[in-house]
Amino acid sequence: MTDPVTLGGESDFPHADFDEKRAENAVRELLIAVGEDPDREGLLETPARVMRAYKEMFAGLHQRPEDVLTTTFDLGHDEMVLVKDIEVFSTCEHHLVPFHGVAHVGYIPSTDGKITGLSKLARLVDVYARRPQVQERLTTQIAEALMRILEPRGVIVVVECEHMCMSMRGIRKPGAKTLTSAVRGQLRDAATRSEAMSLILR
Ligand SMILES: Nc1nc2c(ncn2[C@@H]2O[C@H](COP(=O)(O)OP(=O)(O)OP(=O)(O)O)[C@@H](O)[C@H]2O)c(=O)[nH]1
Ligand SMILES: [Zn+2]
Repeated sequence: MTDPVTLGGESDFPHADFDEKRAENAVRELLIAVGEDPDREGLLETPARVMRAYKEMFAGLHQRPEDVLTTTFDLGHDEMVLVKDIEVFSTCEHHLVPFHGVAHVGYIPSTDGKITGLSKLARLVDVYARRPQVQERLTTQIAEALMRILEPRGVIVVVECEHMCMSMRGIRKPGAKTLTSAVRGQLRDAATRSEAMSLILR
């Protein structure tokens, strides 16, 4: 088994296997706890459905970034590559409700021009989004994985999300957006960073 990699202060991989039966039982218990009857007709299939939904939403716990950043080419392209507006659906680890928005992922390839397929950047976002998360860690993990695997000269990751835990409950401020960024390598230089930010925010 691969050694766990610690990123953003949390173990990245591996995690225990998804336990379907346990998840179903837990949903059934939760329905009882909130005052529902899990044996009424409309709820009979709900524990199994919720189990499958959680399995999908947390599938990233069982994936490594290396599994998705598979295709790398040496194109000799050594200027910035930026994929904007990658849809993000993640789950707040504090309340287990969704947060949703977009990620912008850019990097300056290594001097020998090692790049990856554009879709792989979106797949990488999903590996980390499909876990119980906080937005800061999601942002950092994407940046660190790119640095480790592509060995680029620099990386910038900006994530903009609305957190349902702030919209539908608690402070109830729908529309508030949280922006987080992680910048590594040459993209920390003021001029390069501001060029990237102007491309991202326009
Ligand atoms: N930094 C950060 N905080 C988050 C994220 N998602 C949710 N939170 C916050 O986590 C905090 C948890 O605060 P607690 O006081 O422990 O929980 P709570 O009583 O439910 O807090 P309220 O949401 O203020 O009602 C809240 O302020 C949330 O807004 C995230 O991705 N990053
Ligand atoms: Zn939350």
